[in-house]
Formats: sequence, C-alpha cells, structure tokens
Amino acid sequence: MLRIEGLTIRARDRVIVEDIGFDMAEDRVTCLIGPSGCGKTSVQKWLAGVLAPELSVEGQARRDGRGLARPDPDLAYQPQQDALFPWLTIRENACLGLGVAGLSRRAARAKVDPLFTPFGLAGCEDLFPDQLSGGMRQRAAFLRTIVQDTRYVLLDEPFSALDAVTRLTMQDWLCARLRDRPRGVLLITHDLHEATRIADRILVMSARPGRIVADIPLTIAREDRSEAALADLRTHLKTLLLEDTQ
Ligand SMILES: Nc1ncnc2c1ncn2[C@@H]1O[C@H](COP(=O)(O)OP(=O)(O)OP(=O)(O)O)[C@@H](O)[C@H]1O
Repeated sequence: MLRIEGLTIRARDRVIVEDIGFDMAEDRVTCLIGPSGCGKTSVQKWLAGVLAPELSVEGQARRDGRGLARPDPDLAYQPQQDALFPWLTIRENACLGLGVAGLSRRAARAKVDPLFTPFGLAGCEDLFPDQLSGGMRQRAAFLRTIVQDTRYVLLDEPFSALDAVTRLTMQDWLCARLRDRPRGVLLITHDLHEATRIADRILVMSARPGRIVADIPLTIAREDRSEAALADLRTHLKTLLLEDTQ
C-alpha cells in the first residue's frame, strides 16, 4: 500500500496543491483527473522524487508503513514529456529501466523485444527518438515504463499523443497486462473515456489550489464496462469538472 498524507505543495507566491491524501493499493488503478494546472503532475513528480527544488512541500508518502524512498526501485514513472535519451536507440531507451534494475543487456532485450510489435514499433528498434513521430515516442516511453514490472507505476497522460484507434489499442493492452499482473497505477488523464475504462477509482481535483473534491470507486469489472454503463458516470464527472471551472 502506498499512502499519501497531508500533501501541500507551495510555490513562492501561491499554494499549488493543498492537503492531498489518498491510498494506492498495489493491485488497483487510481486515476487523477482535474482541470489543467490543478497540480496533478506536481503530485506525481513529488512521488517520483523529481519535483522542482524551489517548491516547498509538507506531507509524507509511505509505502507499506515506511517512508517512500526516492527513487524507489519498485516505482516506475512515465512523465508527460517522453524523456527519451536522444543519443540512445529506441531499444536502448526501452531497456534503460531494466538495466538500472540490474538486468543484463541480453535479459533486458528479451523482455523488451516482444513488445515492439504490439506497441506498433516493430522496425523502429534501432532508430533514434528524433526519427519517430510524437505518438511513437510516447509508446516507446510507455514501453520503457511498463516493462519494468514494478509494483507501482505513475503514468502522466501516457496516451495523449496517440490517435484515437491507437489509444484504444494501448488502453486494451494495459488492461490485459493489469489483469495478468495487477499493479498500483496512478494514472493522470484528461480523457474521461480513458479514466472510466481503466480506473478502479477516480480522484477528482479542484482548480487552484488543487484539492481532492471527489473520490469515486468504479465497482463494475473492466470487462463488463459497456458504454451505457459508463455514460452516467462520465456525465457526473463532467459536471464536477465544469462546476469547478465556473
Ligand atoms: N517549479 C515551479 N515553480 C512554480 N510553479 C510551478 C512549478 N511547477 C509547477 N508549477 C505550477 O503548478 C501548477 C500545477 O502544475 P501541474 O503541472 O502540476 O498541473 P497539472 O494539473 O498536471 O496540469 P496539466 O493538466 O495542464 O498537465 C501550475 O500552475 C504550474 O505553473
């Protein structure tokens, strides 16, 4: 269990997020939604240990009762920008986290290589990031993150650069992977379809300062979530988000 308690992040002139608290079970997808600028990315960056040093922070994160280490080898992070190293090939980039975790180059390659085809990256293995489209780079960054098989995964709008069909394909892939191998995922998205397809729980944040204003569990199993079953929930979420921006 990852527990975030009393998180307040301040810039010099204002409060970015205030008194954020929630638990992340290690087999559940928690989705963070909210208006642009409400502090979703800041929460994830803090968890990942990469928050800008000029921001001040109160609060704590505990994993299994202990203070969260940063970096935590059991927590993988995919930031909003793909953060691929331009001097490494796509395969080398994809193997990076596994290499840091101590896998040999051969073992890392054996885990990474089968994913290039389902991720639509077959034939791109030896290319460099600037030879790929934005959507392809985003899928390479997702591959690098998810292949690490950490207990916790932070995903900041991981599919935002993808076309509609590829986005659905990647969502399906993620749902299937989580069915086989549940993890604690903290997913940031602006896409309510994505949130309601994937999440076990949706946390809605308010605009400045960002606070959690709704905590909505999704009790229907992912495979049983028909469009009809989710329509009311999306309307409810839209209403919450609109109320906050008016
Ligand atoms: N280093 C910093 N110094 C000052 N303010 C910052 C810093 N980093 C982020 N902010 C501010 O904190 C607020 C929250 O930013 P953040 O990126 O966390 O929001 P977000 O909800 O993820 O936004 P989006 O949905 O647009 O990605 C923004 O107003 C941003 O300008």
